[in-house]
Amino acid sequence: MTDSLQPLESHPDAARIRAKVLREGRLHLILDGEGLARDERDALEARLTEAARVLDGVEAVEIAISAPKVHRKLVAIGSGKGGVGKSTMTANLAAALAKKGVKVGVIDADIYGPSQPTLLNAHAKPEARDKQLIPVTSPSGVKLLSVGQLVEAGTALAWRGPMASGALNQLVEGDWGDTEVLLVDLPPGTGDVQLSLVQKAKPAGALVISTPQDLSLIDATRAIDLFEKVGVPVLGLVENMAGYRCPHCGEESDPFGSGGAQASAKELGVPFLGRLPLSASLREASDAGRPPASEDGPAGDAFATLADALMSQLETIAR
Ligand SMILES: Nc1ncnc2c1ncn2[C@@H]1O[C@H](COP(=O)(O)OP(=O)(O)OP(=O)(O)O)[C@@H](O)[C@H]1O
Repeated sequence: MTDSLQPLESHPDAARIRAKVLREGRLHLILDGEGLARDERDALEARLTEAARVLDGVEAVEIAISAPKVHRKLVAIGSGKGGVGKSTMTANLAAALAKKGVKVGVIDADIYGPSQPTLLNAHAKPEARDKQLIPVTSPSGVKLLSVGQLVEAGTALAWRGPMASGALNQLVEGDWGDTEVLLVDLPPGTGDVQLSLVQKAKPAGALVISTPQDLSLIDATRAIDLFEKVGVPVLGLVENMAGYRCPHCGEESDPFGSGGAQASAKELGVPFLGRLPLSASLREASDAGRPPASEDGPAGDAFATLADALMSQLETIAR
């Protein structure tokens, strides 16, 4: 009887067929949907239904697709203070991971200033299927869902905790398909909104961004406290705007001091993951939606190193 099913063995999707049972004219196919996004699963189902329904003895086709959860890791990116470059870091780290072939997404939960659609040049409004949002893919290959895509500019600002966490749920529960690493760009600060967002997102770990300044570091310490309070391991501290190289004379200077974040990380017992200098070209390219991390060059190299450090920290906590 199973001989009539022989043609399925040479079908291009044969590797996805886990089981096939033909009983009283009804063919039951169990397919492996691992790593497929919803539209890809739908297309797989359509292709095999079409191929199966013309087989001898098959009057009806029933398909079940198993989609074991991808082992996706959420990484919250926070800062105690606004304007330290958290969003710029998030976009560039994501672009660096994508360049390395990691399937990466960004959730922009920064209700005070959702800037990821601009930084990643992914402005389209996400479509929804069965109430599930479909992330927008950026030119650098990063999938994005942003609070900024859901509301008019500026309106999210007045949200209270429950509304913010409702929106975050929609973003986290989007159709992330085979995304392996999801970076969550949190609003700056360490108040109730941030606390409830972190509790809702349940990240595997957190990154804290700071400048070398004392004030920023005091705030970074608060951010580390916040993550520790809710049991989220701090994967590391990243120092942004560390050192400035004059594009005219080449002289190096430290407008915000130097080495502060590294020293603080040591004091606080969290890993120091690296530093990025203050750079006009980094700002210009990032703000124009062309994250330099996706290109070759000094900024690209610096972000690649940072992305490696993040991945190895993620592996360490998984052990
Ligand atoms: N290393 C850097 N060199 C130069 N400019 C930078 C650097 N990092 C960030 N910037 C610039 O600083 C500004 C603030 O950065 P960004 O919006 O990423 O900070 P943020 O911490 O996310 O701020 P917010 O509090 O608004 O969320 C942006 O114009 C950005 O381009």
